[in-house]
Amino acid sequence: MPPSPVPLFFAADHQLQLSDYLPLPRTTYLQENTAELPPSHPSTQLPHVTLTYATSLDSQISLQPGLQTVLSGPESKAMTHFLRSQHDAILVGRGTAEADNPGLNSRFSDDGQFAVGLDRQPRPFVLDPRKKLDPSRTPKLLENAAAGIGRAPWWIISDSEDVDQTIWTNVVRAGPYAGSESGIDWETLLNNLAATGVRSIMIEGGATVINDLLKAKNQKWISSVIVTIAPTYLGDGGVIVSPPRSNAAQNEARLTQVRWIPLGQDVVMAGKIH
Ligand SMILES: NC(=O)C1=CN([C@@H]2O[C@H](COP(=O)(O)OP(=O)(O)OC[C@H]3O[C@@H](n4cnc5c(N)ncnc54)[C@H](O)[C@@H]3O)[C@@H](O)[C@H]2O)C=CC1
Ligand SMILES: Nc1nc(O)c(N)c(N[C@@H]2O[C@H](COP(=O)(O)O)[C@@H](O)[C@H]2O)n1
Repeated sequence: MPPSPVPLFFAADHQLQLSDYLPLPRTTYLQENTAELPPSHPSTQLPHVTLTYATSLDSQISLQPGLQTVLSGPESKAMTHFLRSQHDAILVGRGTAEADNPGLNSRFSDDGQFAVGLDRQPRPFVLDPRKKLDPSRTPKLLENAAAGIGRAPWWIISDSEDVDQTIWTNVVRAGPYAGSESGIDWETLLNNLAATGVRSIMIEGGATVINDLLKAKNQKWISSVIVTIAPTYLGDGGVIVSPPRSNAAQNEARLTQVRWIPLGQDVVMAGKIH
C-alpha cells in the first residue's frame, strides 16, 4: 500500500506556533512497571493541563450522547496526535471511553511519517469516580497496550470506592465525589496524578469533564486551551460544551494570548485562560 501523504500539520511545521501552549519537553518517564516508581513524587508541582477537544460551530462535540462524531479533518486530527506525543498523560471521562472505545495513543512522529515509540506515548486515564466502567468495554486501550503502541490505561476513582486489586491494578484516587453537580476536586486529582510521575496531561473530554473543568472555580487548573473548530453545525440534540455560569454579569472564561491557526478546513484556537 502506498504511504499516506504527510498531513499538512507536519509539512507546514505548525508545531512552532503551538509551542507557547505546550508543556515543557518531556523529561520523565512513567514506567510500565509501577513498582519502580517512588511511592510519591518529590515535587509538589502540579501537572501542566492542556484542555483540548474538537467542536462544531454550535459548540457541540458529538451528535448525541454516546455517539462518536468525526469533527476534525485530517490536518487538525494530526495536530491532536502531535499534542498527545507532547504530554505524559491523557484523560477522558467514562462516557467517552464507553462511547468511543478510543485508542488515545499518538499515531504520528514529529514529521508525520511514523508512529511514535512507547517512550513518547501518553498514559491514558479514564475518569470514573463511581467505578461503573467495565474495563472490557474499552478494548482498544487494552489492545494498544498489549501491542506496545500505547501505554496501559489507568482508572481514576473516588476515595470511597473499594478496589479489587486483582482487576483494578492501575488506580489513581480522585478524592471525595458527591455527584456530577459538584464534580471532583481537581487539585486532589492533579496532586495524585503528579505522585504517579505525571508532569503534563491533556484532557480531551467529554462534555461532562470539560464543563466541570471550565467552571469558574476550576479554571485555575488549566494551563492552556487548544480547540479545533470544524466548519459544521450539528443541530439540536448534541453534546454541548458550555460551562454553568456562576455570575450572570461576567464572562465566565475569557481566553488570553489567543492564536488562530487554520488547518485544512478547520481552525485551531490556542489560548490561556488566566
Ligand atoms: N469532539 C471531541 O473532541 C470529543 C468528543 N467526545 C464526545 O463526548 C461524548 C461523551 O461526553 P459525556 O457524555 O459528557 O461523557 P464524559 O466523557 O465527560 O464522561 C462522563 C462521566 O465521566 C465521569 N466524570 C466526568 N467528569 C467528571 C467530573 N468532573 N467529576 C467526576 N466525574 C466525572 C463521570 O463518571 C461521568 O458520568 C461522547 O459522545 C464522545 O464522543 C469526547 C471527547 C472529545
Ligand atoms: N480531535 C478530535 N477530533 C474529533 O473529531 C473527535 N471526535 C475527537 N475525539 C476524541 O478522540 C478520541 C478518539 O481517539 P482515537 O482516535 O481512538 O485515538 C475520542 O475518544 C475523543 O477523546 N478528537
